[in-house]
Amino acid sequence: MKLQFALDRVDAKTALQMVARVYDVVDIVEVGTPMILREGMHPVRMIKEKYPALMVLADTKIIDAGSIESADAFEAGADIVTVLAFAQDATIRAVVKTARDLGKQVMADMVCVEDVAGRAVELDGMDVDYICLHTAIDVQNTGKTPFDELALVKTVVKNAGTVAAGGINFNTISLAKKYNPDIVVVGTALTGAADIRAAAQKMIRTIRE
Ligand SMILES: O=C(CO)[C@H](O)[C@H](O)COP(=O)(O)O
Repeated sequence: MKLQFALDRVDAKTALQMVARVYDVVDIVEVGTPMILREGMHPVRMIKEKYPALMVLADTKIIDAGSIESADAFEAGADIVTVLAFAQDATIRAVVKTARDLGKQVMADMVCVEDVAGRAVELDGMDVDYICLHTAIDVQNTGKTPFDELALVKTVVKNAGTVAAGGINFNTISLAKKYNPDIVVVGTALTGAADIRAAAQKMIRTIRE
């Protein structure tokens, strides 16, 4: 299981300082949607230029203009982009084609999808690399976690990898271990830690021990 470190709530300068502390601990750094909306692709470009060997995910949450928006993120240095799973199939296919042409990857974000199993099968058939079960920030206070949906999706997908995201912290990381997605995404539990490096190392130990 890989650890994806999500940077949502900080500016690009702080993000770069945080990445400097953990680039050799985490597997993937995510430039989150709020940061992209504030600062565009600048943080993606900065992180990739400084750490070319580090996997960078741009959480673009594409809903339309699949080839244009994914190409922009890939050109800035993203290795993986996200597309919303409920986007039209034409958009999903355009993002996947752009990724294939450039040797990059696509993660479909299942936030707000109701027929989780059915859409996961369709996305698998459209050749996305990862399907992300995601509890939105705005509903994390209800106690919802992505793990039940993750367990369901794991029973129906054949090729795509699986990802769990949304409010995962030191109390719930053991569930990630139990349900074993290919990637677990952690943001606030790390960015809010007094010592980010020690927290990321503890998280890695927990998922790999
Ligand atoms: O995609 C996101 C929000 O849309 C976040 O990156 C994801 O929820 C992980 O962050 P956190 O652990 O803080 O919830």
